[in-house]
Amino acid sequence: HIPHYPRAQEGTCKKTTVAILGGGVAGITAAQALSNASVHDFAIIEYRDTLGGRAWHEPFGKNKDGKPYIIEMGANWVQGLGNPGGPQNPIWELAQKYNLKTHYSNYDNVSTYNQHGYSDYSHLLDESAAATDIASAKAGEILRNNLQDQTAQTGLALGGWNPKKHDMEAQASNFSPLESSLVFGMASTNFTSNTFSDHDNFVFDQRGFNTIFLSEAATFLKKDDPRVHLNTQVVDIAYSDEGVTIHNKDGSCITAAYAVCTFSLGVLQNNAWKQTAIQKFAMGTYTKIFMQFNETFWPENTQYFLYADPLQRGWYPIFQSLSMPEFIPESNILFVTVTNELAWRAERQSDEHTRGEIMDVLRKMFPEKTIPEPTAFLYPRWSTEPWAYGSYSNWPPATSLEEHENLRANTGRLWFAGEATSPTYFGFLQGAWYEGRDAGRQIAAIMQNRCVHVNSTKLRECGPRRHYAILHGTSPFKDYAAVNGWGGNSFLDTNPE
Ligand SMILES: Cc1cc2nc3c(=O)[nH]c(=O)nc-3n(C[C@H](O)[C@H](O)[C@H](O)COP(=O)(O)OP(=O)(O)OC[C@H]3O[C@@H](n4cnc5c(N)ncnc54)[C@H](O)[C@@H]3O)c2cc1C
Repeated sequence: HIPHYPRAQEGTCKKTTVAILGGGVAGITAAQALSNASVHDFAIIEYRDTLGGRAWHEPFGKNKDGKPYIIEMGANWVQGLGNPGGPQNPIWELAQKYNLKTHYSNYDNVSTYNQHGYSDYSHLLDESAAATDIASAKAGEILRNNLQDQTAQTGLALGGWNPKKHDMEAQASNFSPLESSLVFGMASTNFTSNTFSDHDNFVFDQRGFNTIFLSEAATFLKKDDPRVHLNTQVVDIAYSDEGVTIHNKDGSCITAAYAVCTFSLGVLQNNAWKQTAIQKFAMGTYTKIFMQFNETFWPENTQYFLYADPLQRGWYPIFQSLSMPEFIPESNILFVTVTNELAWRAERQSDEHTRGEIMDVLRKMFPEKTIPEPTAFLYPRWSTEPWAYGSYSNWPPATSLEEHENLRANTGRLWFAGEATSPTYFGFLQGAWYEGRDAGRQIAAIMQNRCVHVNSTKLRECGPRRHYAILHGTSPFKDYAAVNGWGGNSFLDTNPE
């Protein structure tokens, strides 16, 4: 399946001990772990012109002095901070270390709208939240007793949330993806909000979110470090039990004793490298569409605006204001988020078409206002970006921990790390952070003939990762252990209330 590119002979390839494929958060923590274990001979190969990966920002619009603002195309929240005395989210620790500008994201500060303007259906948000709690308890029961997984939708329905197809305000009040695994979706939410905390902070730092990752990288990489190869696209990876050879689009190649591939699940699905487990998991898309206006015509002290479209669930459903006093006051920036089908649709459309649809919605939400056209308009096309092919991974129903371990397992000397390989924090920056660190540590330990602690647990592991040749329908409770990357307990809640 691999297109033909000019190829160097293997003998002429550059040699390194560990090749780190991708310089996102996982690539950076893999390199840091190797450095900490005194493995300094590594190469980071990165498609883009910067490190940071999906922590990606762009200049947008302009302020009073004509200078652009910085907006986040990708990761935008530190999700789960850390309770006093409890474990701290490593991303929150970095945010504090580098004084990242963030503010508490108050999901209760929401106003609700439909096609006729303001309409208070906030009680539906409370009802849906109550059903989610019941669904979460059901998910725990399924996991503990090795029962069959269900969809998120089934879990919500069993919790009492079963909106009629024509009740669009109710449809808008729960915007979670319904066709995902109940057990693993709930476990992931619980790991982040129970282990760390149920507070999320929104990031609006004008250096960009990735400043914390670039600053951390600068603690062990030199300026213009020759080990970092930017603007280099990997097109082929050949692996065996002896080593790994990487071919790049520009015709260059690298041979390494070991490699860690941190490419997104979307990139893996678009290549022929390791298809068994990869196709089982799903890549979701989360697209933020940014608009700047010459005035803030929406209520100034509201963070979130929910819109219930009369015809289609998920039609430009959540608007967020950056113009609030606590964020970037007077920026007059508003953004709206679409996901999956509606995101893919918007990403296929021209800017003009999408802008027209959004303006139509805003005019319905605020019928009493004369709404001007935006002065700036920008959105990423995550589903077609060749270095990401989507936003972050998701577990469809009927996936098992064993199958996920196969996604995570090394094939020969090629290891995998990144957001998607974390069974506990997939979809989050902390997932990428832990997984990169773990792969770097494990590879260093194997090279140095020693064992190492698995992620945050006290368990020691020696040698390569487990691979399941025979997949069972569900996984017994005892398998939810560090050996399968399950570092911790999704049932513990450190939140005070
Ligand atoms: C829109 C969006 C919103 C999000 N919101 C949040 C949030 O609010 N909070 C949160 O915690 N997480 C959020 N996430 C998830 C978070 O961004 C990711 O979990 C994390 O950044 C993934 O890091 P990674 O290192 O695993 O992968 P990546 O960041 O994708 O790193 C992989 C690197 O590999 C490079 N690469 C890919 N293909 C090739 C190739 N062929 N050759 C060379 N290099 C290649 C890429 O350029 C990239 O730099 C969001 C993600 C998106 C997209």
